[in-house]
Amino acid sequence: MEVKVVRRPPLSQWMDSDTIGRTTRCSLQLPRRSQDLKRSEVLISVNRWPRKTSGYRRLIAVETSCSNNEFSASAVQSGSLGALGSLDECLVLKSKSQEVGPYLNGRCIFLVGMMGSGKTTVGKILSQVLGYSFVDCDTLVEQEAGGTSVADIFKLYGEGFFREKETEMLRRASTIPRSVVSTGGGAVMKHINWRYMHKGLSVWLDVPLDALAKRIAAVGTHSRPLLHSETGDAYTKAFNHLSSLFKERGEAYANANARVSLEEIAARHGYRDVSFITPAGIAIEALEQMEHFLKDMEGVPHDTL
Ligand SMILES: Nc1ncnc2c1ncn2[C@@H]1O[C@H](COP(=O)(O)OP(=O)(O)O)[C@@H](O)[C@H]1O
Ligand SMILES: O=C(O)C1=C[C@@H](OP(=O)(O)O)[C@@H](O)[C@H](O)C1
Repeated sequence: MEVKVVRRPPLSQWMDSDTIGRTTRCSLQLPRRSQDLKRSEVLISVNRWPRKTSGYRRLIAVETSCSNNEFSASAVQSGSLGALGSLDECLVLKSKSQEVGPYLNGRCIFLVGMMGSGKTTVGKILSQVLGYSFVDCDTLVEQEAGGTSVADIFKLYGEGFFREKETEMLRRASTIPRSVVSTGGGAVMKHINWRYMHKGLSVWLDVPLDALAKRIAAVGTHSRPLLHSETGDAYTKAFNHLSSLFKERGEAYANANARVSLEEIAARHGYRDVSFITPAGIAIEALEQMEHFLKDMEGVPHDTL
């Protein structure tokens, strides 16, 4: 679960860094008013989305997890473009979330979708703009298993055990109001899981398989045991396995209350492919789709607000 920001260290000058797996360890030179800190060791996991937006700006999002004697914080920060995306996206996110908030009325939001579809990334943005807590179902399972990783749970106890724990964690998450839950890609396959997810609102992040395979190939398959066993290069093995999983799961994802289709967003904006769509842009579309669903449910015409 995301830790609340206690104090956000101002990102100033990078001193040095080295990379351990997906985590980069860096030192930062903090500004004068933090003189007592001088050089602070900060653990940074860097998610780079070098997106060329329409204006050919590059967006680099940096997720920081910091701790030393002075502060302990976890936050999503983006280089020069603000915490959540470009300034335009921030403004739209803010106004959209204010519009949808009353309709959501504290409902828990469950993000569903294939591995790598962005449930965690987009979920964190949504939780931030809505002022909800962020819950990662895989992380809950890992905590329940005493800190054992999902990959090790599969290896040591088998997928059946993981699925049981996943159901229990979804039940638990469904009792947390005002939360955005990132579910595991396979959570849609059990009927009972939908009973819990239908207590709130579910949103399917529908991302084309080739984009998913590219994202997963970029970070490696080690943390996603269902993709790890195939032979071949990282992209091909991810693509092949995702394709067969999607054949089994496609219909189940469509049970979600709202759908965010990256292909449709790309077509609407005239993008050549979906890699031009930022996580903030996806979060905006998720808010819009949720709003449509909730207004339909309450019989509110879409054009009155
Ligand atoms: N819109 C996006 N464009 C490019 N990469 C993305 C986007 N959203 C997420 N990613 C990257 O894809 C990978 C999987 O995202 P993640 O949020 O962990 O997916 P999930 O939780 O659905 O498995 C991460 O490396 C993340 O940085
Ligand atoms: O698709 C799946 O069956 C799985 C997806 C993973 O979560 P993400 O979708 O967050 O990668 C994780 O729950 C587990 O490896 C199984």
